[in-house]
Amino acid sequence: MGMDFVVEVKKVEEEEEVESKYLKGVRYLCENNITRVPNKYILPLASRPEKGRKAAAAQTLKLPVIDLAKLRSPGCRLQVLETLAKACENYGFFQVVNHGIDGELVSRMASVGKRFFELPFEERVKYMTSDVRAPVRCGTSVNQVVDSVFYWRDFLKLTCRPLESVLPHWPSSPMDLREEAKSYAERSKSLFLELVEAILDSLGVGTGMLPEFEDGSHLMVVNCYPRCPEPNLTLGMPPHSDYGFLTLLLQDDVHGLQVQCEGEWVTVEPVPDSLVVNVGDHLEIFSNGRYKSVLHRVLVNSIKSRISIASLHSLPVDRMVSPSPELISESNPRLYKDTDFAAFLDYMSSCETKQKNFLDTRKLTHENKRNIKSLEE
Ligand SMILES: O=C(O)CCC(=O)C(=O)O
Ligand SMILES: [Fe+2]
Repeated sequence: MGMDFVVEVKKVEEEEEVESKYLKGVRYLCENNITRVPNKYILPLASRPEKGRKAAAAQTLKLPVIDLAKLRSPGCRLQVLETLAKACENYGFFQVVNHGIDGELVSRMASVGKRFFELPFEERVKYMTSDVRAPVRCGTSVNQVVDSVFYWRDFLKLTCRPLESVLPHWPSSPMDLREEAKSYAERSKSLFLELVEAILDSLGVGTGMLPEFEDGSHLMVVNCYPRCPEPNLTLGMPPHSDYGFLTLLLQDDVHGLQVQCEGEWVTVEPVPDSLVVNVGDHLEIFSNGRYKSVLHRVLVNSIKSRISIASLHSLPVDRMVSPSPELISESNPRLYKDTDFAAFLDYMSSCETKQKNFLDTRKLTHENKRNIKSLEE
């Protein structure tokens, strides 16, 4: 006992104080003009961006382009559907142009997202909660409750369903946030429905499920990646796949998003006026593995902070997602278990995000496959 004990307690208290500082987020941390990345954010060597190679040396990738104007034109639709199918099979990613969301609205949305993170900490802290089911949630890293190493990212998550009833929960500051985010959410939803119709068409499964998507889940995530003094030691987001059906991503002009392509990390070139769209776990499951929910991650840099806005769309939260019966056959057996959103949320709140774990938990082993097959017979 005695002095040693007192010193020990003091040390623990100090460590806790430091830990709680990181919970306030990266922006808060950066307000003091730091010149080094704190240990809390330093990834083990093997997980760092380029394992020693300069991030700038990474290849850039021009994603396959889906022109919505052509998709809407009867004479061109079939050809665009073919491009869409190839993109979802080979990359799991594509970009849409002529998407019809007003450029001014897009700029206003990006601007209000950026201004939210410029608010004083006292304003943002009101929305910080570890409850993954809250209609509005501000936080840092991926899952700050369980992450042992933190990622260089702050986020604001807005539940967008049912829009009218969640709206009063959204931040009232900046003043224009609710209005712009509501308009953007509505436009993002219509575009999603148009893309889902094309996806179902491209899979040849009919569009009978479309009305279910109209009632589907919709989450808007504003990601903020402040400038980082030592960007090679950390990441904005770890390699992950998105859980939903499709994610529609709006990124500013700063590079950062990387996609895994043939085992290599390639940087997605930001294209003005386009949206990046990717296949999520639910679509991989629904397509019985034909369309790929691909790993992606985010690099940070020392020059410019970056903002992105991801809209995650899927079926209603209580709806089971299963491989489409039309895509299961003798030669193409069922590859995934049924899953629902609740299973994903439980997974998220219970463990540290690593690679493609969630989807892996939904994959059928040979043993399972045989059992399911016998259930179907
Ligand atoms: O910031 C980005 O470019 C990607 C964000 C992302 O992958 C996500 O929010 O799931
Ligand atoms: Fe993502």
